[in-house]
Amino acid sequence: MKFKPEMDSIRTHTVPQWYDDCKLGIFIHWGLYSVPAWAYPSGKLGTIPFDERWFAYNPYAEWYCNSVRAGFGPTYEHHVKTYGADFDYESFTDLWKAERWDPAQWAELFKKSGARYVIPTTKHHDGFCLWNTKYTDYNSYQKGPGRDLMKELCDAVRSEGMRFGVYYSGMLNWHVTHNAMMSDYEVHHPNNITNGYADFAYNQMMELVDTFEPSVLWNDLDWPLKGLDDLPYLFAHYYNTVPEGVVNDRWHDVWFDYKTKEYHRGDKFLEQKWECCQGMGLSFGYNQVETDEHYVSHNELITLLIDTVAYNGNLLINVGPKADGTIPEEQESRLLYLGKWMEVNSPAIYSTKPFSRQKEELETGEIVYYTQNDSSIFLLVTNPKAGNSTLRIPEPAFSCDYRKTLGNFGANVAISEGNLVIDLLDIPAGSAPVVLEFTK
Ligand SMILES: CC(=O)NC[C@H]1N[C@@H](C)[C@@H](O)[C@@H](O)[C@@H]1O
Repeated sequence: MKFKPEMDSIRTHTVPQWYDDCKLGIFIHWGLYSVPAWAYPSGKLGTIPFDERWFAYNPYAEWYCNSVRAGFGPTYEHHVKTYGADFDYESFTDLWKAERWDPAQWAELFKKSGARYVIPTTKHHDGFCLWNTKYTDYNSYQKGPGRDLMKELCDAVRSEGMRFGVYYSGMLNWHVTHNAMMSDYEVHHPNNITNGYADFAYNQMMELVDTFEPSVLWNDLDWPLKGLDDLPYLFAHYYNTVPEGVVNDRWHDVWFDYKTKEYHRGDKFLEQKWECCQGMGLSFGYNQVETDEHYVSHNELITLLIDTVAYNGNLLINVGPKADGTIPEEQESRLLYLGKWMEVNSPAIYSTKPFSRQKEELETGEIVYYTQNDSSIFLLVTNPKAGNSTLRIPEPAFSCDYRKTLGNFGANVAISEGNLVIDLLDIPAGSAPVVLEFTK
């Protein structure tokens, strides 16, 4: 066994090349919360104080259970009006049928988007498990859909040649705790701090490793404090079972392969491999209140990918399916648009590394990004002007030969008075970002 259950051994693990190269993954938040599918679209994470103003007006539809437990606020009022004050969250198992779910259709769409890995919520904070776990009957095989949703999805994702990872909410389990969490402190100090709960979480995570041999272990929020000493055993078993496995950084700072960011962008890591996760709107779980206006635009989604990859990150963009198993049209449309762009421009994304310069804002308003691989440097122009326009890049970071555009638009490139001057030709109105390739 290569890895021993001790941190000195775990620390020898390095980020596998596949994870660094693939750049784009699909997050999926699907669960009991997809039945009510209701949240108050208050604002983006990081823009609202992390106190009652966030928790009682939580835009995350997957937090429905906690938002109702608050006992006040828009989600509580919606719940009482729609289901009645006595309707408890667990009763949504009677309403969740997934009657239109076809995992092969999901996998085909994700593949078309250009994504190379998929990470679904196997158990979110509500404690409902989407696989036939032997540690609780509160799962989708014993209740609700009556299917092992994770097994079916894993098979479909892998048959499309993508990697399958698992999200697990280690710290929170609202099927075990019953008080509303209305502060960051309460979220990080749930009253399920028993050894029994820590063992439950450890056993379920080990079961996920042995059942799915997932390419990513994506724990969320934190790990049970009484279970921190278990983690070297979990990581060693995982890396010995899945040699190309990789873990995120939400394990109480015990260990990580890569850092994560959620919505708010903040400073970039660059030297350290990281991943940005966010919804296309303000929520991860499907929120029927959100309209197209709450979602990033089609071109903003591409720019989000570019802005992440240029700084050594992967984008884990979230899909929030409806309870019936269909993907909302607004989300499907964005994934297909992204995929069309990737068909032409993926050489500037897959298997690239950050360049000596990542991004610059031009006087004319365009924002230019850079990526590189062994033979080329790519210049990615977001918000290009329609028709013909001239970009002037002062003190260019390179003086190598312009090779070609990626896509069916024209360009003339020259060095003039120390500037890299690029004439972009025939850019359509509302164009997605355009890419030029230079030879090293
Ligand atoms: C920073 C953090 O721990 N966020 C927890 C947050 N993660 C998102 C991916 C969603 O699953 C949220 O529902 C969850 O609370």
